[in-house]
Amino acid sequence: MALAVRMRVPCRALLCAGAQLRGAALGRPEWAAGGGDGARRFASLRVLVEPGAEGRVAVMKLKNPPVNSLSLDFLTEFLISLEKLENDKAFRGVVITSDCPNVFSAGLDLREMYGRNPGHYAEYWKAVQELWLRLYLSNLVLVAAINGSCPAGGCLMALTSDVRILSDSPKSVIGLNETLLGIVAPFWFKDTLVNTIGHRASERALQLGLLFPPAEALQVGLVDHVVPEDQVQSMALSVMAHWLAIPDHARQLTKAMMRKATADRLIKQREADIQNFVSFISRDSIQKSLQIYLEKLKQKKG
Ligand SMILES: CCCCCCCCCCC/C=C/C(=O)SCCNC(=O)CCNC(=O)[C@H](O)C(C)(C)COP(=O)(O)OP(=O)(O)OC[C@H]1O[C@@H](n2cnc3c(N)ncnc32)[C@H](O)[C@@H]1OP(=O)(O)O
Repeated sequence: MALAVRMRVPCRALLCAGAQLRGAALGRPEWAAGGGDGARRFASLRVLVEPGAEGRVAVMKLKNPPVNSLSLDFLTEFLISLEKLENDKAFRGVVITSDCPNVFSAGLDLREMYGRNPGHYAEYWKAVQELWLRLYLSNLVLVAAINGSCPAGGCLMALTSDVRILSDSPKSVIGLNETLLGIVAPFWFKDTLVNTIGHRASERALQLGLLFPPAEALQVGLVDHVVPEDQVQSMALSVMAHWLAIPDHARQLTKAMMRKATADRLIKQREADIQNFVSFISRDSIQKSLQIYLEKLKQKKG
């Protein structure tokens, strides 16, 4: 318990308070409770939270169409939902999945990193850091049910989970592809990957910006299971049951023991990391790369 308190992420309350203010300022309702068990089922515009069959598990569905890009609004809503679940002792595990067909998450929202001002970049990056810290250090069992494409920030999000299940579909590629955009994965993205697949495989994957198809993702250890698309959710719940068979306190302390040093590296230099991001992303050459990449994405359609 003492460890759990020590590990609380600084500024979380401030970020969430800010998010609520921003939501209120936009004049939309923050939360809509629904169903007979309204206290446990809640939704924001972009994140749907449903209790799983047994009640101890919640299913968080990302619904920021078309591609679940991690916009600032999405991140703030996601963080509020996660905090609600962390604070509700009834929940011990969360399955994170996508409500958008064929895409788990397209990663960071490129529109938040292109053509904005330094203040916006700083606010956005703080929210991205917060997402990673809150997920990586979560006391809950997190299972990522990856039912579609999962590049860059989407992959980072999945990597924070305790287990990853990937759908066996040609669209379900996963990896940190930042270099393909002409940008660089920050050290804490890299650390999370190294902790999962090891140093050599990470070096290759990061430099080449590899997006692994299912069989290769399984082979390199980026995901733990590959199953047909219609079995992703049931597999996630079955794996969850296995993890929930372990006493929480022992599992949580073990998870903290494995992850705390990695998280502390960022916690100790959060502000410097924000400044690095702002100056990197503001460079003309980086803005140009992002512009070209965004144009390529648009041209893909035509
Ligand atoms: C010195 C060191 C200092 C380090 C400092 C830090 C440096 C910065 C680090 C930043 C780390 C970045 C992490 C990221 O996550 S960047 C985002 C990477 N994401 C991608 O590359 C994915 C791009 N998207 C796709 O490949 C496809 O969209 C996808 C396969 C996901 C889905 O394909 P589909 O065909 O279904 O959909 P479309 O491509 O037609 O897309 C639909 C619309 O959505 C827009 N879109 C797609 N992805 C994004 C995105 N990530 N952000 C914003 N918008 C996105 C796309 O343009 C389409 O829009 P329109 O309908 O308007 O055309």
